Amino acid sequence: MKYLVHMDIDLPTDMPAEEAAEIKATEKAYSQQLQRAGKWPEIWRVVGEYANYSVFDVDSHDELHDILQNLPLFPYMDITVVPLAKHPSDVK
Ligand SMILES: O=C(O)CC1=CCC(=O)O1
Repeated sequence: MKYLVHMDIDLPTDMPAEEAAEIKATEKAYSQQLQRAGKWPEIWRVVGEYANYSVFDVDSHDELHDILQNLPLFPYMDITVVPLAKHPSDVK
């Protein structure tokens, strides 16, 4: 099951720089582990924003929910999820 996910990140302005750097590094490692496992096949930066569009390929709504809830940046994100179905014109 594929999902298009928009993550909009808003870190508190008073968060110490070291704490922010540590959360971002943990987020990167978590994301790259899921990318290598094939669960997170696409991640794109939104130009000019601290936001991304990602594609997830998971087995269930619950699996996606668990992945998103465990993002280190989850407490600082607004997340929008769009479930994707195969387009009838897709030639693949
Ligand atoms: O910087 C972002 O868009 C947030 C994020 C999600 C996975 C990752 O590595 O960073």
